[in-house]
Amino acid sequence: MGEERRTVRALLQCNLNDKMCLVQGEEYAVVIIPVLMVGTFLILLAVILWLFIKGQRSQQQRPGHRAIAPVPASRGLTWEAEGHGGKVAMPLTETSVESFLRTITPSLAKLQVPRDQVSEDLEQIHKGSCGTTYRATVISGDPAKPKSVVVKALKEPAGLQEVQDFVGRIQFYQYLGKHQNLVHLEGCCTERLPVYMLLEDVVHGDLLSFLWTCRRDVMTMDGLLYDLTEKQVYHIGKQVLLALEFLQDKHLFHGDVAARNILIQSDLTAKLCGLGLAYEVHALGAISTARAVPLKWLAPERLLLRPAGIRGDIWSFGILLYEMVTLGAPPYPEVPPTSILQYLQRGKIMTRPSTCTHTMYNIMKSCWHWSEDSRPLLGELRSHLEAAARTSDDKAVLQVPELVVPELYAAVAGLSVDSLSYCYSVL
Ligand SMILES: Nc1ncnc2c1ncn2[C@@H]1O[C@H](COP(=O)(O)OP(=O)(O)OP(=O)(O)O)[C@@H](O)[C@H]1O
Repeated sequence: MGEERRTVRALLQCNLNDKMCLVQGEEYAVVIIPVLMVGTFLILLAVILWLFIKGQRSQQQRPGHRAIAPVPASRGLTWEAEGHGGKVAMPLTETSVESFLRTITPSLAKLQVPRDQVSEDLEQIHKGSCGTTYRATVISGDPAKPKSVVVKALKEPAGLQEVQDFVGRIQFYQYLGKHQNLVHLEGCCTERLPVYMLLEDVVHGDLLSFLWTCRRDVMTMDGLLYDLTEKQVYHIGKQVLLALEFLQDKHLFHGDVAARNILIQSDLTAKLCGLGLAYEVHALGAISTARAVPLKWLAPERLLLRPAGIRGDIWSFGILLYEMVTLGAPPYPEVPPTSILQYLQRGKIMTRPSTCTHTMYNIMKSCWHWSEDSRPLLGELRSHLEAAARTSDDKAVLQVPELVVPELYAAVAGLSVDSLSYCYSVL
């Protein structure tokens, strides 16, 4: 206090004998010092606020070139996404499942399929992270022409958050719209529990099962020829790249590109499925830690828990080519799944399989550059595939004599045997 008085006296240039001046100085001290303190506090507060807002903004803008879907800016009362059918809104303030479904169902009116049109005869084809997948028929209009669909049913009992998440997945399909190489949404039943998502039925199932069946003496089944040539590997690969380009145009990535997540039709049209991870990135801005993706398909940046993007899909695409050309062998057969990061850190990649041409192996290797920026862009990769397809063999059928034992495959590949959809009866 003595120091402050001296400062005020000096400011007012008081003579030590001038009592009036000294009293006036003390009055100044009482006013000036708190004002100075409040002023300093306000300036500090403004600086802290500015730094906080700047940090928030840069977090929302990061990191465009990695194709990470931005976190939706508005996370208040509604979650909005520009869909093909306009905006869809997810009320987040509902407190019960029933009232949430009552509020959300009108916005999905165009997609609603009356529950009584879905047959009760459900054939289970997969048990996934959020529910079970069945094959069923929908009878609408002409009863003589029932339509086969795949029904994903949310597992029960389901809490509000699980229901919101499941409906979010339906809205995500709606937002994506149609693409010939992406499995598409046929409809939904959301007016009450259990909630259903209806997808187009790609009857021949997943590519991994197809590849395993190609190892056997099966010629054709339901119009699908169980033979694969090098040219067809490029044909399937190109379609997967088209689906990934479609996702990339929407600032998304797939995150789990693998033969088990590709569905195949009798004319070898390939459709990417397993969009759960793409949905999470879209809705949450990140991949949830609860989701386990088999390590052997992941790019190094994913194994190191760094931000993921479309270049990670390109790495996995290289593994997919390996899967196709080996007719569904597990990647890195000699490496335990948990040692894959150390293996890659030593600069190692998979060697050329005996059934793989040098041209195809060079394409695989281009996908397996440690540095993301050294991997080709989707469009470049597609051009490489198209060029390779022009001179590829379309006569010699790929052959691998050993049959697959699913339990062994699951252990070597590092995934649970329950996650495989292979129908054991055809083994
Ligand atoms: N539309 C479909 N037509 C035919 N089979 C399908 C279809 N959708 C899924 N399947 C089968 O179910 C399996 C699992 O599908 P999918 O990966 O979509 O389910 P999921 O595990 O619930 O995935 P996610 O949680 O990532 O959405 C596929 O490998 C395939 O065998």
